[in-house]
Amino acid sequence: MLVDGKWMENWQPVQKADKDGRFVRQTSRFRNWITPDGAPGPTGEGGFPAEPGRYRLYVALICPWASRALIARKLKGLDDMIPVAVVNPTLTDQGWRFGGYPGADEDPQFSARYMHEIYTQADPRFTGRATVPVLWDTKRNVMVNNESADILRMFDTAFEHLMPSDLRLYPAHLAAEIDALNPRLYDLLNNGVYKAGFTSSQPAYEEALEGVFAMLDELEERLTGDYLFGDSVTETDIRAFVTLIRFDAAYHGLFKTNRRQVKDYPRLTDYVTRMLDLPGLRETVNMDHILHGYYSIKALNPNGIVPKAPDHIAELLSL
Ligand SMILES: N[C@@H](CCC(=O)N[C@@H](CS)C(=O)NCC(=O)O)C(=O)O
Repeated sequence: MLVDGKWMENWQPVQKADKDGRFVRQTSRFRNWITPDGAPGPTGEGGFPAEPGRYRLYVALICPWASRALIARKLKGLDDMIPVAVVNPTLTDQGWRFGGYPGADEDPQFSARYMHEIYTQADPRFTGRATVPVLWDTKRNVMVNNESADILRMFDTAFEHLMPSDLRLYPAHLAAEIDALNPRLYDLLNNGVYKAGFTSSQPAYEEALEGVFAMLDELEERLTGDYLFGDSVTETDIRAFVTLIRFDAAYHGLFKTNRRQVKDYPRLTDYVTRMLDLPGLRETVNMDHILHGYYSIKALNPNGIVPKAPDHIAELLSL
């Protein structure tokens, strides 16, 4: 991680934990919003009006949080509005790096080698982890936002006047229900798998495992319609999908969330296929990056052997 703008080595095994050994994810620092006219959003400062090509999205295709943003960009038809730079899926001693792997880009703007250089461009004294996704303003050369929950939401509305879309990922009539489910989904499932995977405490692992499967059971129960809130896809579906698509191939083995697989849940299995069939969504899923990325986490897999995708995932994704 960066401390006062300097990269500290040997960061990989050092995951922040609470006093009972539970994995704690860092909170995001850059919280400005792109808006139609550059007015300030719910947090941060204004000055970031929607403009075609102005903002770049830095992502890792292994990363579920970055994938949320990528999927929203796809479903809202923003490909031509928002260019993307993909980092190498293999975590290095200096965090995410550019290039050097099929499907990984060089940094188009600063020729940076590592993602942490983008953070020190934004703040030469930045302290924290150099996470993805990052939304970068190529005009002012500042970081707009590094929180995927915000990015998902701003992509839903900020570019509407430039690229109209019928899809509402956060419709007003569902806002309260979405806001109620999102934090539980995050805590128990999206981040729950990481809590199971990164803890060094047996009780914390078992607690996380309970949560993961309680939420999978709940989602299975809930999915009587096509999507979590009925017949139209929302941001919560995106949040659920990014974990479900990684579950059987990565989390089940590496993070030891191995009581059941998504394929053991009939409705969740159909739901994942339905999500994959949304226009463009399949293009955001790169199972090679996912497998290489997760299994390159040395603290969890010291020998770096990368498993093959399970047969049902290979079939699902036509690998
Ligand atoms: N709150 C952030 C979390 C992003 C995050 O944790 N990204 C991970 C990859 S999945 C990362 O970049 N980790 C690098 C690190 O921890 O050093 C968001 O949702 O945008």
